Amino acid sequence: MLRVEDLSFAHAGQATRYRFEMAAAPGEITAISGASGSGKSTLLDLLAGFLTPLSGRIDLDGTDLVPLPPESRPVSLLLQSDNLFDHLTASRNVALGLPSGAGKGAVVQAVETALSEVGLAGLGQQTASTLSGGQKQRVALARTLVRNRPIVLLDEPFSALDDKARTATRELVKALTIAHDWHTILVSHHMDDITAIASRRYRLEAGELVVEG
Ligand SMILES: Nc1ncnc2c1ncn2[C@@H]1O[C@H](COP(=O)(O)OP(=O)(O)OP(=O)(O)O)[C@@H](O)[C@H]1O
Repeated sequence: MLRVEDLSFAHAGQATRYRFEMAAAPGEITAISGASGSGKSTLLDLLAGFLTPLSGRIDLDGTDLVPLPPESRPVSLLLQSDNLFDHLTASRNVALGLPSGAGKGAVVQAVETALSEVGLAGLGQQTASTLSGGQKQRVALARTLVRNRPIVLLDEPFSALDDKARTATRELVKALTIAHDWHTILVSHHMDDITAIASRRYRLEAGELVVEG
């Protein structure tokens, strides 16, 4: 279980003092909504370790993540777009999620398995720049799979996709979350995405997370 406990933060020169309390269970998608500027990215940056809180804990199964630098946190982050290196193949982009010491055979196997799981078997040699928006997000999800970190932060991951790709990608996120016990935190402006796949919902308002369901 991921528990954010009394996590406080203020941007330099800003009056708002954030105080975050939330819980996210493994195998579930926890949605965060809120108006533009309410602090959704600030929360994700605190979870990823890009910002340091004034006080509080980010507790994953009894371990406080706050002292850990970003690279040591059990976290993957996927954005609306620009998650890939466009000049590299899909396979190379996925392989970037693996530790640098992994042997070549193990890398090839892990990458193929992950691409197959996201529905892109056979597309590994395609250059990322030639993939559709939906395919790019699938490659980024395959990289998240091989990284194998239990907390997955998604910042508007479906917003750049057309309706068909959007529905398919969000169903894939739900399936991967269940299959791999991810604690998935989904930041979205779109209530239809949230209603379709989230188990818990919070709204960010006046610096605090309000439980919505
Ligand atoms: N580095 C910073 N220094 C000072 N203020 C900042 C900084 N980053 C963000 N802010 C301010 O903090 C507030 C919250 O910003 P944040 O980006 O977290 O909101 P958001 O809910 O993610 O917005 P959006 O939905 O538009 O992406 C805003 O008022 C923003 O201007």
